Amino acid sequence: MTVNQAPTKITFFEWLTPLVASGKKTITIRDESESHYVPGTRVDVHTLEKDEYVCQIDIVSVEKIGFDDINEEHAAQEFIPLEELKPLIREIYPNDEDFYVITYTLVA
Ligand SMILES: CC(=O)Nc1ccn([C@H]2C[C@H](O)[C@@H](CO)O2)c(=O)n1
Repeated sequence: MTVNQAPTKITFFEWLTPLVASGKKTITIRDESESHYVPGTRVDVHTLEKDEYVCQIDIVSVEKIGFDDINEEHAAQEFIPLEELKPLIREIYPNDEDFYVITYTLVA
């Protein structure tokens, strides 16, 4: 029997990691393949490009959302203007309609 373990690492684009490490960015929106984080678990943040350790975050919730339902509140939590966030998500995930809002808190 295979027992799935909660992921212990998440990567962010390097240019976004100062926002994560400062606590300004409190959500990330990912596709299904990156949605398997478990509320209550602690995760190491690394840069996507160089795999450098940045900080730790605690996963608060993982909630499914449609692309059309991404709104100003999400943009504020992402610390990215909505008019930049939605094209960015479309660029990263050109073929997806369903996403997951991963809410987290910075570990001090
Ligand atoms: C591998 C991969 O896709 N990595 C990602 C995906 C998304 N992000 C950021 C960009 C935005 O802040 C949100 C929206 O998806 O998440 C990322 O840093 N790394």
